[in-house]
Order: sequence, then C-alpha cells, then structure tokens
Amino acid sequence: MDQPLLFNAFEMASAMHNAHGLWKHPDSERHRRYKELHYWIEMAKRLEAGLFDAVFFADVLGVYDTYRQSKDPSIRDGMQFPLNDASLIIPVMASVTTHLSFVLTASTTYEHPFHIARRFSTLDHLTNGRIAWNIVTSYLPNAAKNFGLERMIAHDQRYEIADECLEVTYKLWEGSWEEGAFLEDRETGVLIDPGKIHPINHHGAFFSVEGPHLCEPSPQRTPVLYQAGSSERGRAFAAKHAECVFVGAPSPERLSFYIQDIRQRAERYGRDPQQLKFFTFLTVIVAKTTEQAEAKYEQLRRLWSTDAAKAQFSGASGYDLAEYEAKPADEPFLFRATDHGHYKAASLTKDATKPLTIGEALQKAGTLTRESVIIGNPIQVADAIEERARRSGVDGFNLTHLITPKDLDDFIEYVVPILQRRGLYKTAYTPGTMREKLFGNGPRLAHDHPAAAFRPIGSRTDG
Ligand SMILES: Cc1cc2nc3c(=O)[nH]c(=O)nc-3n(C[C@H](O)[C@H](O)[C@H](O)COP(=O)(O)O)c2cc1C
Repeated sequence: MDQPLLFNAFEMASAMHNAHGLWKHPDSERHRRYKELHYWIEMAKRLEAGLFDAVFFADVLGVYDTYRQSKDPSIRDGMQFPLNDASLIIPVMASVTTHLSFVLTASTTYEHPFHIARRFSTLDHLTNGRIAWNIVTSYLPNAAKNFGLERMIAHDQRYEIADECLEVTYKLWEGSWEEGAFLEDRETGVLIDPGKIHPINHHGAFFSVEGPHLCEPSPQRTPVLYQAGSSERGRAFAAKHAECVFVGAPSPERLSFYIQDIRQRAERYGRDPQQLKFFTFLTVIVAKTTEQAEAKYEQLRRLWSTDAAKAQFSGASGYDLAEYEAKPADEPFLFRATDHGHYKAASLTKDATKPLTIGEALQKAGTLTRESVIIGNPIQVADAIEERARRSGVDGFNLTHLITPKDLDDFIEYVVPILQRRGLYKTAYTPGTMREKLFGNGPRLAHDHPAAAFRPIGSRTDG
C-alpha cells in the first residue's frame, strides 16, 4: 500500500449503533449522552486528535420492524432508535475542529433534491468544505409509511429515482450559479449579478424543479459523494456517481471482486477508475494483552442482544428471521431478492465463503461472531488490519466502536501509533477541503464525473 489507509468513525445520532445490547456495559456512555451537545463536541475533538479522516453518520427514517413483524425488538435495545438528526450536530462538531470531515446520510427516496441541495451547500459553507453525502435509497418499510406510502417503492425503482435526484442536485450545485456572480459592487449597487444566476428548469419523471439554487457556491459545490450498493443496480449507481464506495462482504477476496467490478463499471462511464476510493467495515476489540482482549470479547458476547442483531439483519435484508427460526436448521439458507437492501442477505448467501444452513445463518446474524471482529493486542490488531487491506485492496475503513467512547480511545491509544509507524495511518492532516484531502486534485468534482456536464459551458474542466 503506497499511502496511509483512511479511517472514518462509523456513527449514528442514536442511542445505540451496531453494538446490539451493549448499552448494558458499565462503560457505555452513548445510550444516555447521545442527546447532549457536549457529548458530540467531545467526540469531535477526540476524533480530530486521533487524526480520523471523518465521522460517518449513518441514518434511517424509520424503525426496524421486520423481525417478528414488530418494532419491539429494536425499541427494547435502542437499536438505531431513538435517533436524532445528525445534520444539526455537524456544524457544532465543525466549530471545534479544523480538519475532521463529516459524512451525512440523506435519502433520495424520501427527501426532495431541492432540500438536499440546500442542506449540503449550507453544511459545505459552515464546515469550510468538509462535508460528504452518503447517498441512500432507504430500505425500511416503516420509513415508507412515515412518508405516506403503503409499502416501499421497489428496490430498482428507488435507484431510478436516485439517479434523477442526483441529476437535479448536480444542476443546482454545478450549473445554477456561475463563478463570480457575487459582485458586492458599491459603485453599480449590485451585490449579486443576476446574469450569472440561472434557473435549472428540470422536468423529469420524478421531479420538476425550476431553480435557481438558493445557495451561493460553497467550497466544494458538490459534497463528496459516498454510496454503498452491492446489488447489480446498486453497483451501477455507485460506478456512475460515487467518489467513495462502501463494500460489505465476509471475505477480503469477495471485497476485492466488488472493488474491481465497480472500478470497471466506472471506467465504462468514462471515469478514471482509480479516482474511486473503497471502504469496508472494521470492528476492533483491542487491549494491552491478548488475554485482556479475549476477556473483553467474552464480556461483550455475554451482553450482546441476539434480538436486536436479528432485528437489524431482518430490516436491512427483508428476511424476517423469525420465519427461519421455525424452519429445519439444516435446510440451506438461500438468497432471494427483496425490496430491502441486498448486501446483508448477500453476505450470508452468495458472498459467503461456503453455503450456509439456516442454523448457521441464524447464528451468524444473531451473535457477535469472531469473524466479524478483530480481537487482540495492539500488534495483532495492526497486523490483521494491514492484511485485510492488502488482500482486499480497500482504501479505508468505517470503524465501528462497540463501547462508546472507550473503544475509540483504545483504538487511538493502542493501534494508531503502530499503524503510523508502518506508514498505514497519517501522522498529520493535509490542508484543504475533504475532497482535496481524499484525492489531492482541488476542491471540485473531477471533470470526468457526470456532474461536470451540468457546469456552465466555459467551466466544465474545473476540478
Ligand atoms: C457501510 C454502509 C453504510 C450504510 N449506511 C446506510 C445508512 O445510513 N442508511 C441507509 O438507509 N442505508 C445504509 N446502507 C445501506 C445501503 O444504502 C444500501 O441500501 C445497501 O448497501 C444495499 O444496497 P443494494 O441493495 O444495492 O445491495 C449502508 C450500507 C453500508 C455497507
């Protein structure tokens, strides 16, 4: 690896996030303090001191209620519920940091592109160009019902809407305001030149937007674009739009397949395939000694909530695992496409290292399995991270922290210095916007990105 790996703290403005049942651990603070402004101010300072690239705020717009056809298993353990709006937390975190970037999730299915464009322009201004958009189409039935629908829009149809949503935001961010529109000319009495502000007059299958964009061009204009699809349609979308892509798969080899596949698809869209950066999940249980780390893992395993874990898997995949609990455990656990997300089901079926029975799949979905975490002393953890990156070709990780904020402190104290000595972790931030830190080619989207086609004629090669 010729450059340091990238590390995001995987977060949510919620009581618990992917640490099922661990609110019961004596060191857990987040389930009480996630509501406090000062908690997030402390978090921002901690992450910047630890030289994290970004804090990645996942988000959903409903409660997971597929498992047992009930919201109770999610609510009981605070599984991604209660859940606040991270867009209101980010400016506060930005005010106490200089380099830490922020990834905010927004749904193309339930949020209108005009709103999305204004929110991200505002955040790009307030963070001085340190904002990214994690583009999601949303996979929860309760979210559909929260926005007036009887049932979810079909999986691939959501990506059709997402494609048009992105086109509208590109027109607003990249094409509506020319450079130099802000004149502040006291002689002529013109603050902003109307001749440089343009409507977008978008009329499409799903959206109709006249414009112009209400916001003045921000440092990046278009936020850095993240996406995490692993289905056929999801990978096509990522290849067309994403600068940073999440891939979740149970083996480095399967990760590598997805990375190469999406790079090849990006090339077919006329994009430089090396301009995409790939991230995957990482969960670490580290302590000074192997024995202490193993003891920590045993304690977490005992506190783990199988119900909350199955609620998350069922909601993300559309497989009500309660139905599988009633089937013979030795039957094969097979993939079937649902209108939820596909990657969770794929991880236990077509991406699995071997075919699984229903009993094996239920065990993996419901427990804190050894293969889902890296356990060990600092050297062992650093070795495992280095090997996973080398075998898969990922550029970085989304670090899940099971006990928050203690696990982040442990990672920064024990693992970061070793990775730094190996050249695998930065020792200082580089200057500039989030996009400049990631790609080193200026603050704007690359000129071969589809958004560039919406720039005013004279400025299409910017970026
Ligand atoms: C690291 C990661 C983070 C994700 N964060 C969110 C999120 O915050 N909200 C959401 O609705 N979906 C989230 N997803 C799910 C994706 O948006 C998408 O639905 C999923 O990858 C399935 O895509 P597919 O159906 O194209 O395979 C995330 C997925 C991954 C791998």
